[in-house]
Amino acid sequence: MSFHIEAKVGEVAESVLLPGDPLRAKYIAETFLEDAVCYNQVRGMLGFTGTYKGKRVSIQGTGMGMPSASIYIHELINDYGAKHLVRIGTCGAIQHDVKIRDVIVAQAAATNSAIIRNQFPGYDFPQIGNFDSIKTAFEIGVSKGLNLRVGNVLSSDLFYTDSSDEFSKLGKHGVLAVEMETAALYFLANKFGVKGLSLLTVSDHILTGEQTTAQERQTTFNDMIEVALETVSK
Ligand SMILES: O=P(O)(O)O[C@H]1O[C@H](CO)[C@@H](O)[C@H]1O
Ligand SMILES: O=c1cc[nH]c(=O)[nH]1
Repeated sequence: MSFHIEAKVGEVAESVLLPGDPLRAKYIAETFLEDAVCYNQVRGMLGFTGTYKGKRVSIQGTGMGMPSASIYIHELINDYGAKHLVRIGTCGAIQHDVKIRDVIVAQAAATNSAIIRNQFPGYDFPQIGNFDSIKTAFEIGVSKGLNLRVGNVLSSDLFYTDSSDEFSKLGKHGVLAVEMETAALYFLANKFGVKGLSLLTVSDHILTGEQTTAQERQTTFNDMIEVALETVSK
């Protein structure tokens, strides 16, 4: 076991999907995996391993924000041998042509977090996803007829800000949406030489205030989840 995950070595698959919400991990395990077994309940941050179309896959909740996600990602890679980590999250759109329910393939992530900046003072260090995973996910999404967007996202330390101006300014510079974990995933995946990919469903629009209903979110999440499962199965 590691500090925050009680699984024995070998109980976590090399391919791990990473929702922020541990109950989304449970939903995915129950809905999409065969023979799913829960390997972690520490802090309620549920983790499951099962099979998808014969491929062994784990689903691990990460919590919200980069400090929490970094703990799980670090332990999955270094204590359990994870090799392909795919975030499946929600995000808020910051461009008018990015629509509610769109699925975003995060090519890269900007961040206002100090966790990366503190390690490379004086450098602007882009956090990028694994090209093979991005390409595979994109091709799978297109074959399913999804409205996929590929581009830069912002991983923010804050969900609530005094003004959405700082986010909308980033939108004018090509950033598609805001979420809270992708930069940490890409930083750690590149640091430890494993594959990192982040797929995000647009759950709300920061410029218009539009939001999805719970039912709509469920359906669109399923599209994103299937793209993630099929990407790690290739
Ligand atoms: O839906 P998840 O994966 O949790 O992702 C987004 O939702 C949370 C905020 O509501 C943050 O974790 C953000 O990144
Ligand atoms: O971090 C997030 C996630 C979803 N929607 C947002 O506006 N922000």
